[in-house]
Amino acid sequence: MTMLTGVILAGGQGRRMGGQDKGLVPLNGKPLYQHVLERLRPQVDIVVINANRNIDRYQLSGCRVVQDVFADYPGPLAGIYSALRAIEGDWAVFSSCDTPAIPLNFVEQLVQQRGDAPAVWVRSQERDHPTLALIHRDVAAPLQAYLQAGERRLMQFLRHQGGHAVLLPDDESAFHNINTPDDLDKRF
Ligand SMILES: Nc1nc2c(ncn2[C@@H]2O[C@H](COP(=O)(O)OP(=O)(O)OP(=O)(O)O)[C@@H](O)[C@H]2O)c(=O)[nH]1
Repeated sequence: MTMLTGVILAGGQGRRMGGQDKGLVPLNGKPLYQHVLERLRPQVDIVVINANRNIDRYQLSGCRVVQDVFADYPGPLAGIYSALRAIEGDWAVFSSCDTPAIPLNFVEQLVQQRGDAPAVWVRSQERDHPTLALIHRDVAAPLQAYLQAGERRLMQFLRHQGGHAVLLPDDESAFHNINTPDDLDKRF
């Protein structure tokens, strides 16, 4: 595999978080995205952050920040598309900004179990996590058509491209994600 880019998806609206920029919400004294950055960085060659506001704050991390090319927040696929267009190597591995305990070996697992698929994502404890995914840049072209047709379903799209899930060992807490202010108190 050539250069592997890690992409942190932080471009959502954070409606369940009262409209806050979820990646910047503090958890144990650090913005959520930074938890993800610290776990993703050792697993990839370079990290890019996909964000649509507070760009200067994300840039403080030293990472390049890529904004969506769509203005209407169509969902995570928009961030995936925008990042795939911007990466230098052939492959990107994605993580939401709201999963602060992602495993330190999930990228290795995705790479090893990819076979010849152009996209793979994490499944653990019978739950799919399609925003934790390894995707080839050539997927950007069909993704553009899919989004322009008004489609939004991430896993359906990845399956249609020949993608499949990769089983990771059961570790429920590793994939907890934070959606509401209550999640910040309860889970970590
Ligand atoms: N670039 C981009 N990322 C998005 C978009 N919508 C969601 N995401 C990202 O996709 C991941 C999962 O999305 P959600 O949990 O629904 O995040 P969200 O949209 O911020 O939160 P809600 O508005 O409460 O659903 C998060 O990492 C979001 O940042 C979008 O329109 N553009």
